[in-house]
Amino acid sequence: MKFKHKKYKVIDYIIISVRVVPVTTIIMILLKVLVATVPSFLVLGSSKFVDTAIDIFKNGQVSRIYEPLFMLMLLVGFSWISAILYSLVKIRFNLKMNEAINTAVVKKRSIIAYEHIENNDTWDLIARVGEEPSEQMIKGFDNLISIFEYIVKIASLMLIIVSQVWWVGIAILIIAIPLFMVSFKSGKLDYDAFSESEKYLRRADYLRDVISSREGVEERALFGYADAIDRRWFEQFEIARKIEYKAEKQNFIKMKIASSITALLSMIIALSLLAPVSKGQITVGMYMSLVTAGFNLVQQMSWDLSYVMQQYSKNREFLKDLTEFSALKEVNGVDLLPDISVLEVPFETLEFRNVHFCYPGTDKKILNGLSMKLEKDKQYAFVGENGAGKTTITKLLTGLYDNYEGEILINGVDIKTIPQEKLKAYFSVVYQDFAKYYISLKDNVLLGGCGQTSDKLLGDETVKKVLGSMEMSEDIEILPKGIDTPLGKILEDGVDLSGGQWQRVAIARTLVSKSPINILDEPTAALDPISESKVYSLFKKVIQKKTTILITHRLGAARIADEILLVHDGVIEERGTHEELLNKEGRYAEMFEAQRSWYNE
Ligand SMILES: Nc1ncnc2c1ncn2[C@@H]1O[C@H](COP(=O)(O)OP(=O)(O)OP(=O)(O)O)[C@@H](O)[C@H]1O
Repeated sequence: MKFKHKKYKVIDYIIISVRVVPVTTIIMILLKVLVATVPSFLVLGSSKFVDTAIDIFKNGQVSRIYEPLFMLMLLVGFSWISAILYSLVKIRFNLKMNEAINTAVVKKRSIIAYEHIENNDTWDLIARVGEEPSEQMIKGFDNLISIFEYIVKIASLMLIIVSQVWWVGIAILIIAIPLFMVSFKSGKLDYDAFSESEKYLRRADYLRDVISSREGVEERALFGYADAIDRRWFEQFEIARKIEYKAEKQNFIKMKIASSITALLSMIIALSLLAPVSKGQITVGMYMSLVTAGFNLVQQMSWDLSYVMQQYSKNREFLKDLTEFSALKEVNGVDLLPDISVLEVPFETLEFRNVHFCYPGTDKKILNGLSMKLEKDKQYAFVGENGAGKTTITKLLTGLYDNYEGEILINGVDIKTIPQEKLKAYFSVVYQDFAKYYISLKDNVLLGGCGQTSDKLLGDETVKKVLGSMEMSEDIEILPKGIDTPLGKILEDGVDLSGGQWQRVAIARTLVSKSPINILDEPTAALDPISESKVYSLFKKVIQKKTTILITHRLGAARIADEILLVHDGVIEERGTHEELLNKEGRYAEMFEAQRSWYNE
């Protein structure tokens, strides 16, 4: 199943359910409708039973009670069996819905354009929808068919009441209308409060992770910031709690007032019905049944129905989110494995032609007419001040953003015309905040070759070879299970690596990839300059036949590149070998001198 880009309406809870589990959904709806008519039959049945009993009292012939008694038992039995049947069918329904809806949401999340991931508002929306999508969908469905059930129940009971004493029916209707409105409004307020508090709860969750995560354990101990973060966590949590409490309190007061009025009025109706009984307009049995039915109606309208109506407003708000979520821009092929068939034509050149770029929703030009051409098998270092746009260049050329002006060409072909799965076959990337996967060392490395390397090549030998080329052979030897050792402390027998080792593993991932262009965006930031240069030299030796884009602030490390490109004010301001740029005595030379002076003093 796939979420269509459309405006979702409440009826879609049923349409989607019918699409996912057609027979089960129809059985559930039929059962609900049938069970909903039982109370009306019970009114008629119990009225007949009471009247027959009174008559037997006066005139004898006890056997006359069997028929109404049998009818009552039949009705009760039917409700009972239907409820069991419904619960059984519901289990299958829930399982199927969980599978279909969660998969559809995960699928959509995986192909959402990167700009939405980096945008706070859309990320909030994605998080909200992604939280418990199938539960929301099931709740919406349950609620909607509960509303049908109540409508059938109330309409049939109302029919009986109106047919006996018409004005009682009208009075009940008049009471119900304002109550409906209160319920609707409360539901909407509830959802708004939930959305608002969710923002604070997300921040609180993040702070909780800071206090409890393994990553921060050393700094936590050293800086002793746990108390301060704890206070902040409490502040965020308190704001969220107060928002929810306020909404709950308001709703509670409104609902209580509304239902007290209703209860009072229903008592008055019960008293008013005494007159038609005394005049012989309705039988005693009918009076008792009507009073019971009236109380039932009030109960359902003041509690049950108002509750489902309140939920209904919440369900509608979820559908608004779902509508926005389904409208989020998708990138076709982004969830597919890299298609290496594109590499049958060997990579030759990568070119930026007069590229201008602002991040969506901003007007600050990050790239301002940037042009450059990179060639195969060469190593390029990109340097420049913080925020100069180095990482942005890599985001554009890997297709994460396509709202730029100008052209980016691979082998002379505009990358906007290259399908995502083919485009990503060109690149292998290690970012500054590269991922640490708490799986085996071997799998950590092999993730870099998904879909790109044949099974035969993805053996233990390949893993050992690439780790060896990153000078990690000795590290492997001391691991209890060699390359099969699980990494990270969260797994049983897991072994944690040092920062530098993790970085080497991340770089090794790129080595099993067949992609002709490697992008290393400051992946060695945690290493000292000497180790960093060493890792890069090793890397350079291993990837002779690949083009490398290395982003670094360490100009010492940049020296290993064939060419250095200095990014400034959204353009390539200087370009050349280390020596050429030093001789130029421009910005690069100035930056290099500034860094060198630190080491010389
Ligand atoms: N998603 C985004 N939305 C808006 N602005 C962004 C976004 N990502 C980055 N920027 C801005 O774009 C500019 C360039 O960022 P970029 O990360 O490319 O710089 P950089 O040269 O790699 O910096 P550094 O050396 O600090 O890593 C910065 O001003 C940054 O704040």
